[in-house]
Amino acid sequence: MTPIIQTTNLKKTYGDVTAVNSITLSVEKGALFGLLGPNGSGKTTMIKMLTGQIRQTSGSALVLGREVAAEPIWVRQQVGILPEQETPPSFLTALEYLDLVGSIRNLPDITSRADWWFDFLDFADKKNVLCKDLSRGTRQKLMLAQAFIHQPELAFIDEPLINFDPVMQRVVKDFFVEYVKTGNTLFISTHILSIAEEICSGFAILHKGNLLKTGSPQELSEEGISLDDYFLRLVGRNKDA
Ligand SMILES: Nc1ncnc2c1ncn2[C@@H]1O[C@H](COP(=O)(O)OP(=O)(O)OP(=O)(O)O)[C@@H](O)[C@H]1O
Repeated sequence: MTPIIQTTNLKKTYGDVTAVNSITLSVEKGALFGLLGPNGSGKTTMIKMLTGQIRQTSGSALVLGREVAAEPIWVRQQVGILPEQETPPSFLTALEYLDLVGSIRNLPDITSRADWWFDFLDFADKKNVLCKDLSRGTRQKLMLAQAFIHQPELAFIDEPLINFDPVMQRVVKDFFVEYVKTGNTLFISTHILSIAEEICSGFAILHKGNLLKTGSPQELSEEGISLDDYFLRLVGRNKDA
């Protein structure tokens, strides 16, 4: 099967810092893939390279069969992106923001798409509120809606659940699981190992820019190991020493 994401010796340095060190990784279509790693391990840098937001120092990244560095705009048009810690523009209402994203993405039926998301994530009462006056969780709902509003076949989601209450976390996790059932692919970066254990079909563990392991929660559970223990064994404090 052709991978939907394929990196080969992908590397990014910022001055003396090697944020991502020669990573070769492939993700199959239909995966709910978790990129795991402690703070500063290179997860966000990977997502930025895979979505054409920054250019790699060396190596290659193919997304949907195209070299991202050569066609960053094309890649960004196809995929959905939920960046870490970004907020919608303060001066637009929630609805205006989705309208804007809809017009950039050339979606004719943006009003009905936006209404679906307002209902689904239970924030229809906030659609005419300026983004600056939305709570952090509601801003996160809006960012999630913009990432999926064009129903991308591939979405990159950086720390998706961090601002959500337990009810909304359940709703979003269930949405992700359903989303990949129709052949779409999700690439999720998270610190929260229980999310990966519960919903991911495969994972990669990064540490200090290096790819330590790839695997699946199912394989671990067959070996009787929890992802939490496995992760701590690989990247725990003893390993740092
Ligand atoms: N623009 C930048 N300039 C310099 N160094 C950077 C820049 N962006 C990231 N780094 C460094 O690259 C490394 C990887 O950072 P990155 O944000 O990719 O990690 P992360 O795994 O997403 O971390 P976290 O889980 O804390 O968000 C870190 O050492 C970070 O300080």
